Amino acid sequence: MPTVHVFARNHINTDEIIPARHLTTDIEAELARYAMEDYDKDFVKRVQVGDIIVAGADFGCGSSREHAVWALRGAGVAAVIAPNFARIFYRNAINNGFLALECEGIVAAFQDGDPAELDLTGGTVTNTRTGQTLRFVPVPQFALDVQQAGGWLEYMKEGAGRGL
Ligand SMILES: CC(C)[C@@](O)(CC(=O)O)C(=O)O
Repeated sequence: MPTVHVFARNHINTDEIIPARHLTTDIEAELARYAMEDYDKDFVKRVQVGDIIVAGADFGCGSSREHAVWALRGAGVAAVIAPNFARIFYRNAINNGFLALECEGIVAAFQDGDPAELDLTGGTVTNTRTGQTLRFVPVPQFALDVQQAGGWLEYMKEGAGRGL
């Protein structure tokens, strides 16, 4: 069951997610080593594959670097859930098949380290310690299709294969 890492502050920016000094590579496994470094340098020692980040509003603001998504995905993060996201980060997430889920009240519903259950089909996330279930903004079907394909390029290639 995924563990939730709570970064409660609003406006966590892409430089905190992946500092510019590490933009010397686009290899996810490399970037993963520095995920969230300038917000919580010990995050990478705790995160496990499939874990979830719960964050404050406007997550991913600042620069447009796609490396922010690559670093989180490379670190094994399955989804970020926040009241809302900076638009460029949100679209970078969709284009990379990474889940950025919008959910009001999410920060108050979780403590760091809580276990969670994410139901993408049902559109809910449950804190299995407290039993509280929240509904996130439905993910557009095309975004789910892109996520399933593994990213925008793969999605487009598949489409080409279907004569779209
Ligand atoms: C081009 C890139 C290195 C960028 O300057 C892009 C940007 O600032 O939007 C960044 O700092 O992420």
